[in-house]
Amino acid sequence: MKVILASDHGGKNLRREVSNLLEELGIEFEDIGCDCEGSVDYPDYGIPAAERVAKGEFDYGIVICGTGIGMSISANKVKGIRCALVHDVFSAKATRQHNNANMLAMGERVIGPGLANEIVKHFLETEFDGGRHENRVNKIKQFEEQ
Ligand SMILES: O=C(CO)[C@H](O)[C@H](O)[C@H](O)COP(=O)(O)O
Repeated sequence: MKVILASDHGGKNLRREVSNLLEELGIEFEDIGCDCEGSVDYPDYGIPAAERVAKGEFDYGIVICGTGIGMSISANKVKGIRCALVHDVFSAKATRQHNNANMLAMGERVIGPGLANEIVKHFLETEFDGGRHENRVNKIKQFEEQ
């Protein structure tokens, strides 16, 4: 499994925590920043991360900003991306099982590192259920093709 990790300035502390977790779990990942002291713009990190997931370079993307909202909006503009904004473990599992989400967005100003790490673990270890959910995801894909 390969994961791409990105944040803006509002998410860089939580990104470091998630990066430590991925290392502990032995998961291959690339951290594309930000390497920032000051303020940056979340689309400059969220969109490139999403494009690389959409191209198939990575299985999953994890993007973090202050709320997770800016990153999730940005990532979901990229064709083929289903980025879920998640702040609880139930949704982390459900978005993999039901939506086959390929990106996870979280907000450092919303949750702490303990919960964020649980969310990441459940997101990465949960499989897509397929079946009726596949029909629904296919409708999203068909819409993207129009
Ligand atoms: O996009 C966001 C809000 O949905 C992120 O939380 C950003 O990190 C946030 O807007 C950054 O805010 P700041 O006041 O520039 O630090």
